[in-house]
Amino acid sequence: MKELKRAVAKEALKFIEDDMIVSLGTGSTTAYFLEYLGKLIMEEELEDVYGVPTSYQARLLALEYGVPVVGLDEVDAIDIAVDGADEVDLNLNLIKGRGAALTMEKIVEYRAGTFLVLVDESKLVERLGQKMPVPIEVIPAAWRAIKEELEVFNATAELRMASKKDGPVVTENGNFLLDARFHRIDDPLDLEIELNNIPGVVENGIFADIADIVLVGTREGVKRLER
Ligand SMILES: O=C(CO)[C@H](O)[C@H](O)COP(=O)(O)O
Repeated sequence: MKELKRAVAKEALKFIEDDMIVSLGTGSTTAYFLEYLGKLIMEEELEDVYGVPTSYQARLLALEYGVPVVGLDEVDAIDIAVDGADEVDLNLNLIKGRGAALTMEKIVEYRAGTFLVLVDESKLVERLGQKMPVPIEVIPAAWRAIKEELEVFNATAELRMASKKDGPVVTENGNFLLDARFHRIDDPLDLEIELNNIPGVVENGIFADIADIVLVGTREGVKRLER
C-alpha cells in the first residue's frame, strides 16, 4: 500500500504549476506528496508555490520539506487542494477524518479551484460507510447528547479515544470526535447536511460532491477518476 500511495503522490505533482496556492492535506499519502513537492521547490523546478496547511502535521511536514506556508486568511483563493481520503464511493463522494483534521480540510477543499484526492485502491467502496465510520467533530459538552441523537439516524457512535494521551482525542479546534457507524448510507449529501444541522456538531467527515479528480494507486498503475 505504501508504494501505491507514493505512486499517486508523485502523479499529483503533474497538477502543480508555478504561482499556485496549494492546500496541503493531512495523512500518510499527502505526507509523500509534501516530500515530493518540497523537492521540486528546493530544486527550483517550481517557483512561487505556497501551501495552506490543513493541520499541524501538514504544517510541520511543509516546514521540514521546504514548502513555504501561508494561512487561509492570507490568500485570495486556493488553486488546488490535494488530500487523501478514507473511502471513495462510485460517485466520488468521500469519507475523511481518520486524521482528525476534517473541519479544516473541508473548509479549504470546498473553496479550492480543483480538489484532487489521492488514494490507493483499498479505499474504493460501492457505498460510503462500508468499511469506515463517519467522523463527526463535536463541541465537547455536547458529545453525549449528540451520540444519543445519532440513534435517530440508526447509527452507533463512539467517542474517539487518544492513544498517547489519557482520555479523548481533542482536535486542533479543541473539540471531540464521534466515530459513527450507519446502518446504510444511501444519500451521502443528504446525510452530510442533516448531521451538520444537529446543534453542537462542528463538521462531519462526509465530503459529498466536492472531489473533482481522484487518483487511485492500483497494482496496474495510477488510475484517474473524474466527475
Ligand atoms: O482524512 C484524512 C485526515 O483527516 C486523511 O486524508 C485520510 O485519513 C487518509 O489518510 P492516509 O493518506 O494516511 O490513508
